[in-house]
Amino acid sequence: MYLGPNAIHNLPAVRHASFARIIPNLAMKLLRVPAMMGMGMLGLVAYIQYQAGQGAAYAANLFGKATEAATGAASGAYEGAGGIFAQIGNGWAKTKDDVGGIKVEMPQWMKDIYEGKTSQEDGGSGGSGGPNEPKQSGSGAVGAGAATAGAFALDADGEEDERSPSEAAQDDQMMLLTRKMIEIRSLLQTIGQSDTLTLPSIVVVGSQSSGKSSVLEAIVGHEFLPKGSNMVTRRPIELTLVNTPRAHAEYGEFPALGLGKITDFSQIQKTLTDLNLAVPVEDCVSDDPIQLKIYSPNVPDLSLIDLPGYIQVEAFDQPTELKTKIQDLCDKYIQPPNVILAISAADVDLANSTALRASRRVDPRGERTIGVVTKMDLVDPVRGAQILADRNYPLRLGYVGVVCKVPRETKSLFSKGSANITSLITKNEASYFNAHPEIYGPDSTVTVGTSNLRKKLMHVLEATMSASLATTSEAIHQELAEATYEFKVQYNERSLSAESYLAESLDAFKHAFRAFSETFGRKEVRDIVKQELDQQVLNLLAQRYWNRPVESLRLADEVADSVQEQIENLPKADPEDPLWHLKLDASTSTLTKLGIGRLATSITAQALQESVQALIQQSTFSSHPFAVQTISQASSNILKELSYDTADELEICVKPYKYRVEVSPEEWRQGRENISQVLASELKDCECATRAVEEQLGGKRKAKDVLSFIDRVRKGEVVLEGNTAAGAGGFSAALLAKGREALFLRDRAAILRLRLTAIKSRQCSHPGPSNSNSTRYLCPEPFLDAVASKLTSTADLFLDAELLSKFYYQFPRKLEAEFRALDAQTVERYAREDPKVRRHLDVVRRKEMLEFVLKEMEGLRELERREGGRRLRGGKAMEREVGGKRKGWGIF
Ligand SMILES: Nc1nc2c(ncn2[C@@H]2O[C@H](COP(=O)(O)OP(=O)(O)OP(=O)(O)O)[C@@H](O)[C@H]2O)c(=O)[nH]1
Repeated sequence: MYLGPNAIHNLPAVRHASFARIIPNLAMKLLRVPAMMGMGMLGLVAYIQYQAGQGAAYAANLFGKATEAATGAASGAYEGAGGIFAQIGNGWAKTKDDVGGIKVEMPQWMKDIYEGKTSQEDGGSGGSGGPNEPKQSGSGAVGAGAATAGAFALDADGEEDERSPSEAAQDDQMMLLTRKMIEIRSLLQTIGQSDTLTLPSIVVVGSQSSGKSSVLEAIVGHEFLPKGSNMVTRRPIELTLVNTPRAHAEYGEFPALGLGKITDFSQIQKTLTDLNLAVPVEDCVSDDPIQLKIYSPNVPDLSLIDLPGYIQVEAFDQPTELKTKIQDLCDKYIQPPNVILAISAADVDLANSTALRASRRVDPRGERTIGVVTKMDLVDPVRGAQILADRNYPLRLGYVGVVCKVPRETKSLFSKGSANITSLITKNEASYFNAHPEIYGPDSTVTVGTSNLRKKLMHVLEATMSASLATTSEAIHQELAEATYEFKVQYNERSLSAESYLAESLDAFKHAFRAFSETFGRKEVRDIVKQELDQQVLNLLAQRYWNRPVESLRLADEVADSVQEQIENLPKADPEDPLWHLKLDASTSTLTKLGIGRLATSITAQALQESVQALIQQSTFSSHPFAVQTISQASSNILKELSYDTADELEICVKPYKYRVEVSPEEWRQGRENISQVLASELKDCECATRAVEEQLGGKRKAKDVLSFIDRVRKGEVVLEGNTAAGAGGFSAALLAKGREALFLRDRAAILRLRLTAIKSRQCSHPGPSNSNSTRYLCPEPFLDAVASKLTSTADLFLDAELLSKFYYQFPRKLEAEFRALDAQTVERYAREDPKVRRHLDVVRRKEMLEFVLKEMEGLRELERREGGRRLRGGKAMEREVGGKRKGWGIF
């Protein structure tokens, strides 16, 4: 239904009340305009005359006796309205008396106003009209009508606000400064939580179920906050609203979680719920804030902090210290310069409002608190207006009454999680306030409506942030000086970024790798392959020639002796004996067919991998698990890839040796020399091991006893009966086992000495006739060593060409590609793994960030100085509009 201001006046009850209402309303309007408070009585009278003509002269007369005016109003035909006006009138009378010389404690902001020190916001938003605006068109009543209508989304004409949420939000974007300052606030947050290094935010406090979430959701236009009876808000939620005028999409982001854009608000709600419920019940609440940014064309630029609701008493299943913990947490946030949004429900006596009590403790003069009274629909309108006009705790930023509940029946029309509910709430609110025009109608002095609240929040935040600019700049200057000093003294002004650190580390590593590649070539491959084959030769000799077994205590002595005899008699053996032919041919064949390709390739690849590992440990990468993993993986992948083909091809190359091997005298000489060294070193190891076992047996003497017992058993001098698992001959099973080990080593050493003597003898000095190489049967060691050398020469040549050179080419390139492909976040994470680098980066970043923020702030302050004037003019223009068509409410 259309309800213009005239229509309201035509209602019978209102008609009777109209004259009585005009006068106190005018008086109140004048008093509500802070800018006007500084003018003298003459000015006031002139203004009243200007505003209301003849009638206003009468009003001015009455204004001198405000109590009378109020009483007159109270006796008006419309009782409810009169009651309110009487109350308001009384409130004013007291204030005026104060000004008139009676000493009354008055908040500083009020004193300032009386002394004519109007704050910047007073000029722009101080109600409709003022002494500076003598030529303002339209009557005060119309202005007031516009203000009240605007409060519940009606035009001055009484038409419903048909602006879309985004248009409304854009209209609300009068203060670009706020946006900039919120950006700076976020930047400062990234520098670190310092009390001085922050710009103010709006902190939402209230008892449980007072309607905090509903208010925030009405501002955002979406249900997104955790709901439930189980104390679901356990952590502060730092909510940054970002107006995106040209975008359609509305979405949220949790910057610290990296979940990306979340367009489904029910998903945001779920994430918030999960994050909150992750706080253990025994901790009750946590002061670790959750940061959430909401981008939408329908939200104003705001920075808000939602806190856990105050509780009166702990429930039986809640920890006893919960109440205090919540209070402490809220106290931490409601400190200056933050603005307090104290939420109280209309159906609870304001005197009992925990939010207002808390705010009064930290803001006794009511200078930075906005009182929000929710659930206005639950109280009688007269009572509602009385609550909003509360004078027990006067607030400079005033009280706003709201109805934020989304009607159940319309709510279901909106699909949960995506649809915007702003207009739903606004319409519901408008229909409620419209239904009580006599209280919330054009002439009302109280401020109501969510859209009004949004606007107020923007203005207040901007003003508070502007006021903090100077002190925050000062703090930043100081922090910057400290950061610059630290940068100079500790880091010698060496700049560093995560990217440059990675690039430097990679360069250094590649450099070290190049140096390594020059030291690890064919010769080194030859050494490691030959060493491996030496071991293989020793094993073959042990298996086929030196195999005197001592495993069993009961071994038939004849067998042992025949083996011993054979090897002892080898130098005198017949080179044509098929036994020795068979032994040597089998040994040679085992050596050439043991898979040289795979063996040589894998031990070379393994050596390369180990070298890379060593290089990593010597590099700056060593303290970065991620880099260690990446580099190791890269090298192992390349080596694996190259090894497949190399091993097969090398196997083909050594194929000829599998059929026939001829050894030249020079090769024989080298083989003889080398195997002598190998045997000598093996003998040394053997003697060393024997000593160690003797020690374990309890010294030489004890060892001798054990060994002689085993010898006697072997020779049959002692016959063992039954199970010897528990020991025999007075020796434990463990001692006997050790004794067998010592015996094996003793026998092996004896054979090694024997063979060394044989190899060094003249008999083994020459390979024999070139067509038969017959010496080889009597001296298999030099021959097998010569074969191993031939295999090694082929392998090192091939591995150098196929494995080493390809690896040296591919590996650095692969690293370059891998590290270049990393995204900025990973590079950052990587660099910060090293505590030293992290500290250096922090200092550099802090310094750069502070410099940037400072520059931005200087720009802002300049803009703010210019804007200040413009806004003043803009404010006046707005007021003129109010007198005409658009709404313009008394924000402060
Ligand atoms: N009638 C009416 N009910 C409201 C209004 N605002 C909120 N409510 C209801 O009041 C109850 C509590 O509202 P919330 O917004 O969840 O209150 P809260 O302070 O966030 O609650 P906690 O998160 O538990 O601390 C809900 O059932 C809302 O629907 C209102 O303006 N009018």
